[in-house]
Amino acid sequence: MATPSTSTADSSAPDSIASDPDDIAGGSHAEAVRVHPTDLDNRRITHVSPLMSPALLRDEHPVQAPVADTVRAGRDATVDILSGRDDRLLVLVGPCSVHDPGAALDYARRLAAHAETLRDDLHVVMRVYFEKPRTTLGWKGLINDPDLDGSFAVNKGLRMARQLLLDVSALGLPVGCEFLDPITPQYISDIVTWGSIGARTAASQVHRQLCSALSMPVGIKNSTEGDVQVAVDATRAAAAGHVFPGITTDGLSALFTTAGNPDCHVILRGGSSGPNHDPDTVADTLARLRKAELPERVVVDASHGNSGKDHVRQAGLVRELAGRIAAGEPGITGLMIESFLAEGRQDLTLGRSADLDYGRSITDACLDWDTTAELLDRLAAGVRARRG
Ligand SMILES: O=C[C@H](O)[C@H](O)COP(=O)(O)O
Ligand SMILES: C=C(OP(=O)(O)O)C(=O)O
Repeated sequence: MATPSTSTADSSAPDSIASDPDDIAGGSHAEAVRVHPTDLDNRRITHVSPLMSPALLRDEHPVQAPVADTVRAGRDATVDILSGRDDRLLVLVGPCSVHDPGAALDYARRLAAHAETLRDDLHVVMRVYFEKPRTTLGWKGLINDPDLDGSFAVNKGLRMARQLLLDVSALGLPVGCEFLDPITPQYISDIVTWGSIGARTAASQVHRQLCSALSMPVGIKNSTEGDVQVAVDATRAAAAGHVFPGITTDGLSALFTTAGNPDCHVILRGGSSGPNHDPDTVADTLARLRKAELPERVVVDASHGNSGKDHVRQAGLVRELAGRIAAGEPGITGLMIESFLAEGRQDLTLGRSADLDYGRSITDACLDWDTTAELLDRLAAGVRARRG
């Protein structure tokens, strides 16, 4: 006879029965133990396919010394700017999304050369965004669908993403990525100098925990409605340590205990309530940060809700901010600009990527290269004037 379970749980539950070998061998519950109902889960999963492990991808695409130097120096400079030890301006600039790695690398070469000429005044980090959070539906980025045709070749997308991060960093140009999927960072985060949490995930505990583990500074956006407090709260949560489940680089589930990330900061991106780049909102955000006992610093996003996704307005805003920086407005440590080779945007028809214009965004509208170079010059002049 089986010894009665000391558990307070229902003794007819399968796991309390399975803990007694006698019961399993000959007891009346033996049939219940062998039951593996197939109709209770996976009911809406239509296909499961293999995903390579992060360790395999890292082994295939290793970080060489010059890339490691770029990442280390890029992170250190970003932290120094955020803390005020470095008086340059952090500039996060590049395409809204990468859909053509060749065009992204072409852009990166121009940006790397121009950034080098402005290095005394600007710390330029290229936006190399592979994961797009959609308001409803749409192409979700190069990792999810690298062939732009709905074939979702994710292993290929991960390879292309990691290779591009290596190629851009090898130019001496540090890269910034948005982290959307909580598993993806294990595949690429060692090459990322600056990370972002987007407006649609700033309130997510999963993403705040993720930030607490990440090795680089992370900018966290206000919500799409324009709520800044959610980004302040996220910055505070990410600065603390957490314990949460994740996957190791070998692809195994594990519990992670984190130390917290002191280098997170708020990004003002505007929202459905209107833009929020004005001096009053910047000052109000600094006051919220002070109240939360967080460093008083913000990055202003010139695109998204601050420009109504209009690249022409984005250029006007960058010019205005260059003037405000020159005048010594406190707290603005960085700027985000969406920019690509060609201006504006174009619609993608899945499976028709051959029809796309070269170097033009397929997500949000971007400034073209020439305008970008002119705006970077203006920002550098603003920083010099602020020093003077
Ligand atoms: O930055 C990119 C987009 O603003 C974001 O991914 C949302 O895009 P959507 O509203 O077109 O889906
Ligand atoms: C998706 C982005 O921004 P947001 O989260 O502000 O919409 C982005 O910067 O690409």
